[in-house]
Amino acid sequence: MQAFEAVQQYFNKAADQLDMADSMRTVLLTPNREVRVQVTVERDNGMVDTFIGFRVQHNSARGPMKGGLRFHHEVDLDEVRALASLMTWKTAVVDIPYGGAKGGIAIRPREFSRVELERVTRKFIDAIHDVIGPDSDIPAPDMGSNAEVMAWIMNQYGKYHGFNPGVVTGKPVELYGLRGREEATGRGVGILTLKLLKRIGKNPIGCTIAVQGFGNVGLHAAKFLREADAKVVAISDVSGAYYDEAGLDIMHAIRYSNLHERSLKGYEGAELITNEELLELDVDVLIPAALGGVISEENAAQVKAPIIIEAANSPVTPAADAILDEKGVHVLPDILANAGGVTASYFEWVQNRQYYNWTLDRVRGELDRVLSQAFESTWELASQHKVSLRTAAFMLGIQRVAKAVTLGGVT
Ligand SMILES: NC(=O)c1ccc[n+]([C@@H]2O[C@H](COP(=O)([O-])OP(=O)(O)OC[C@H]3O[C@@H](n4cnc5c(N)ncnc54)[C@H](O)[C@@H]3O)[C@@H](O)[C@H]2O)c1
Repeated sequence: MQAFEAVQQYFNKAADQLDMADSMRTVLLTPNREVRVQVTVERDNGMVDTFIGFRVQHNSARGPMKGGLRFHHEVDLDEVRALASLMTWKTAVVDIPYGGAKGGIAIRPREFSRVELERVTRKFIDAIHDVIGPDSDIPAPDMGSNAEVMAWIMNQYGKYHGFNPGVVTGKPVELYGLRGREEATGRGVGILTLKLLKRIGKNPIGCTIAVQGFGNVGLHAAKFLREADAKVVAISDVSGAYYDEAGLDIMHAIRYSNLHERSLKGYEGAELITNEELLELDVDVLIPAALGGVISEENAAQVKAPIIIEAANSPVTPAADAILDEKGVHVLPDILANAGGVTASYFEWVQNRQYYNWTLDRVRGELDRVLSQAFESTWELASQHKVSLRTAAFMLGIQRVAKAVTLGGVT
């Protein structure tokens, strides 16, 4: 199934619950603008290469559009379009004053030097600078891009429009970035996991947890939950999964990963299992925090965890979602589970507009407040309508966007 089609399916399920008119569904599903540009640069060896860059601005009814910029060879318009719409619902679920956007360049970033990537980034901004801006569309890091890329964007945008750090978020802390941005998505995953456990009457202390992916999101989620006295029994990365029934020493694993170029390869503190086996472990909470589509109709029936927290984007396919729903598994959907990242980005943008740096404590406190509110509203809707947390989160998001469209007027 195409990515946009999958999101549309979730959207329609929620819209049915809300009894939403077809005309409003069309308004909400139609992206405001889709930009496709040529990005031609000179390589270090003097050859010329051409790439395609995309920016999809999905909906601006609730504010400037916000979303990552992905550098990945499989980037295509359908995927960017789906991710842009997810950003619209995600920002609405956590009730921050943004709409959704997403961008990408179809490129294999690891095959390029730092200088070449800088050229690619600047060339892309040359092509789209007129349609982005702190009040219209604010990019952020995503797969394959990072804080340095954001610094180049800020600089290149400034050449056309003057200095304005709020044009992009996820910048280095030394250059108008936010303290705590790096941990925010994983920390948010942890905060929301505790909320969900509490709601279903389960004590987080000693609760068993498996986390797939030990990057920015998985690492911080595992760390936060370990600090909350949960028992993280499995972690993984592209090199494999590492399991210890008695609970892993997460700080030890983090130190190991930091000393080995952010890889767990060769980690000896645990039994080596496969990433597929990790997904089927008999644990209380499963947190897929690496790739999309890892829980599909092929393995959904074998998943034993009664709680799944979608830390990655779309780790559960729609077909698997139906199977899990049938089994009574609580799936906390990506548009809520990983919204800590965009929430912290919003704090960065506010900080940039105020020219006033927030403390880490303030960032953490506000993150907790925003995510807790979003969780409680979603839980309430799910209970009221007797629907899954995913449908409830979509209902909450699309309802808020529809309201803004109606209040603002469509013509
Ligand atoms: N970073 C954020 O703020 C943020 C926000 C929202 C959503 N997400 C989503 O969360 C996911 C993880 O993001 P991240 O920032 O942690 O990425 P990252 O690149 O920092 O880490 C990815 C991790 O996944 C592992 N991985 C890669 N391929 C794998 C495979 N085949 N099997 C198992 N593990 C594999 C990598 O080894 C690494 O440990 C992505 O889906 C991303 O889109 C991230």
